[in-house]
Order: sequence, then structure tokens, then C-alpha cells
Amino acid sequence: MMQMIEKIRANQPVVVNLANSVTPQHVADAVSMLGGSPLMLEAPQEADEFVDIAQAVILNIGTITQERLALMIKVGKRANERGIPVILDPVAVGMAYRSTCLKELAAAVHFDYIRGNASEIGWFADVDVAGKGIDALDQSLDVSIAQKAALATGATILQSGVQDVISDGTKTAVVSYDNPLLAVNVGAGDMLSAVVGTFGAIADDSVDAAVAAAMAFSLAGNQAGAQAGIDRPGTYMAALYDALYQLTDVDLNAGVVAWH
Ligand SMILES: Nc1ncnc2c1ncn2[C@@H]1O[C@H](COP(=O)(O)OP(=O)(O)OP(=O)(O)O)[C@@H](O)[C@H]1O
Ligand SMILES: Cc1ncsc1CCO
Ligand SMILES: [Mg+2]
Repeated sequence: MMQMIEKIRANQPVVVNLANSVTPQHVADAVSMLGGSPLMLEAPQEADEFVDIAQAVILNIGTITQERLALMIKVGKRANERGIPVILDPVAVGMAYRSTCLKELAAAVHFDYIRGNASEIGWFADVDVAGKGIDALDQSLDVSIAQKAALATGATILQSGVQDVISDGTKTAVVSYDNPLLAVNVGAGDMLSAVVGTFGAIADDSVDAAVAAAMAFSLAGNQAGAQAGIDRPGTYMAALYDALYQLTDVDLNAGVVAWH
């Protein structure tokens, strides 16, 4: 079986994050705990230099502005040219201004992966899934949304929720471990998107990478739940970092993936 975590820890891939302004520390730590090397970017003057040493870039539209959009286009184009994976986190894309921004971004940049909740992934599939701001309100399992989104965008989709759905439009998998405290902690989704980038940086196959990312985060989420209990979301977050740091390929390869 694949030794992806070992490969991450041996290579320490540089994962460049255009994070939102709410959760950059969570995102940087998630990459670091797994064994990657996070790098945050603000100045357009540094964009080319950063992308040229990166193995993956994450574009998170959570607190997008006109300046941020321009930076995302610059970084995304350079990453496409270099052939390194671009991961999009389409935070609350159903809202008007950011949907306009995303259309402009998508016209300039190819996304290799899109990681979002069901409501956000529904936007790409032209399927209405209830949501409010950063949250999805519908947690029923429908793998066809991720499949449609993958076919519409050419990206590998990771739709997170009670169950995580991974699809490139042809191959589709479901990972069903999770802990409700992940949904309470703001930024768990942003962390997961950065985890996709960390696996994508070292993987040969995008579906394998997205499945591994979902599995790694879910298993760490479960382990953190066992450690912290059900009513300590703050303690849970610290335990989640510990669990990501302690996770091994043996754990990862023992996880159950349902292929559809
Ligand atoms: N109700 C739930 N029960 C268990 N796990 C969940 C639940 N909702 C989400 N998760 C898990 O939480 C993590 C974050 O996914 P979520 O779908 O909440 O992303 P998000 O909405 O983008 O979050 P955020 O905006 O806070 O970053 C994923 O690992 C997901 O599987
Ligand atoms: C709360 C919040 N608002 C915009 S981005 C963000 C973090 C979750 O993605
Ligand atoms: Mg989110």
C-alpha cells in the first residue's frame, strides 16, 4: 500500500497558502503537523518566487478582496504553468460578490482540486444544497453532486461533511469517519483543504491524494474525539493537532474507503 505520510515527512513539501484572514494559523499548523512546510503569501512581489519553490498552492476565498483575487490569479497561473497542484477552497461561494470573483479566477486558473462543504460543491454542480454563510445545512449523502462538480470543473472534488465524498467524475469514494466537534471548530474545512494540498504535493494520483487527505483528517478527528470527549471543543482542537502529528501510514491504510 502507499506510504504517503512517510513521503510527506521525508520530502517536507512547501505548501503555499493564500489563506483567509480568519484561520491562517490553523491552516499552517495542519500542514506542519502532517510534516509539510507551510508558507503564507501576502505580497504580490513574492508570488513568483514562492510558487517556484512550492509543491502545491491553496487558494482560499474566505475573505476575498479585489487585491486578493489579483494575487490568486497570479499565483494560480504560475502554479498551472509549473504543473503543481492548485487547491481551491470556495468558502461561501453562493454569496454574490465572491461568486463573481470566483468566475474570474476560474477563467484564468485551472483547479486540480476543489474542497468544500455540500452547499459550496453544489454551486459548481448547479445543484441547490441549503447553506448559510460558511456552513452547509444539508448533511444527506448524495454522491452525484461531487461527480457533477468534477465533470463541470475538471477538478478532483472533496466534498466534506458527516460523510466525505471524493470524485473525479469517474472514480467516486466515500469516507465516513468524523466527529461533530470538527463542525463546531471554525476553520476545520480550511485545514482540510490545506491537508489536500499536502497530500497532493507528493501524490501521483489526485483521487488517491484526496481520499488520503479525507481519511487522515477524519482519523485524526476521531482520535481527537477519543482524547477530548464530547463537550470540549477547545481541548479537541489541541488534540486534533496532536493526532495529525502522530498519524502513521499504518493508521491511514487501515481506514475504510467505500467506492461507489
Ligand atoms: N456534522 C458533522 N459531523 C461530523 N463531522 C463533520 C460534520 N460536518 C463537517 N464535518 C467534518 O468537519 C471537517 C470540516 O468540514 P466542513 O464541511 O465543516 O467544512 P467547512 O464548512 O468548509 O468548514 P469551515 O468553514 O469551518 O472551515 C471535515 O473533516 C468534515 O468531514
Ligand atoms: C468565519 C469565516 N468567515 C469567512 S472565512 C471564515 C473561516 C471559515 O472558513
Ligand atoms: Mg469552509
